[in-house]
Amino acid sequence: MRIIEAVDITYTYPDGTEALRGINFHAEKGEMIALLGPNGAGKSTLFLHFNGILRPTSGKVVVDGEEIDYSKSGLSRVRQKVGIVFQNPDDQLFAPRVAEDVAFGPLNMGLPEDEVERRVRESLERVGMAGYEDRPPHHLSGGEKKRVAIACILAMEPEIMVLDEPTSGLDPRGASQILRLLHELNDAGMTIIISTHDVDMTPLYADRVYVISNGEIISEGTPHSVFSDIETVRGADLRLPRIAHLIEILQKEDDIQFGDYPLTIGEARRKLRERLR
Ligand SMILES: Nc1ncnc2c1ncn2[C@@H]1O[C@H](COP(=O)(O)OP(=O)(O)OP(=O)(O)O)[C@@H](O)[C@H]1O
Repeated sequence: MRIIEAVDITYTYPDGTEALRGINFHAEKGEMIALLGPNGAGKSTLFLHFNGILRPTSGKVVVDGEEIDYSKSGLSRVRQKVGIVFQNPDDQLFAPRVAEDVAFGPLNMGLPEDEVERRVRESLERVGMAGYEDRPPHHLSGGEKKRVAIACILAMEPEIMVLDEPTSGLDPRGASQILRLLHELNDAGMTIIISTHDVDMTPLYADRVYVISNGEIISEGTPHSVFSDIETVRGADLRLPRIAHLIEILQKEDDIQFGDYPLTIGEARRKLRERLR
């Protein structure tokens, strides 16, 4: 079942910039999707359409079978289903204390105080930020702010979580922690959509990948099918995952044949062991 769908959407900013040029995108319930694209491709602009922050110039966005209703109550409904973690946590954190920022969404939903407290506690625990409740968000490091921003959305328990470059600016451990958390949420049934230009990470989590370039979707499919079209990937100013690039060099320059390029260390290990055997 398609839980979210963008149908032929275009978006032109008030200054005339055509940021989206006829995008078709969908996520099935329970999928984990990567939206891969270089800087300025339109990733953030597309995401801002998913919970009605932006309204398409043409086309429509359908969430859970219903076209977004842009009235106040319609937007409040869609925002309970679709939570967006912004690229820059400073756009999301404004309270004097971490706990207040995380409580903001659940309080707005009119939940009782003990339920709000439970959600704040559990969300901060899940992102590894328990103990930071009383800290002012503007004193946190970039990585810590990012985790709190994720906790703010988690606390609303959305069906679909949309994250704009969730691992950028995190150290390797912080990035794997966040990916592990996203896998757990996805295993529990949440639909997850992540924008990124990190091609090395993408095959580690994505069931399906969309490549966006210059406001258009130029490729879509499993990580293997998307990265097998090297020209399209490179044409969008992206590259192959490093491990696939190494295998490409071995195949082309050293004539060692592996078949399909492995995209992760695990896949490369299996292929190399088979060959060495
Ligand atoms: N508020 C705005 N007004 C005018 N143009 C904008 C605005 N925000 C973004 N744009 C333009 O729209 C296009 C798409 O930008 P967007 O931020 O969606 O790209 P992105 O893929 O998220 O990039 P990045 O990876 O750098 O975050 C770019 O050309 C950008 O300059």
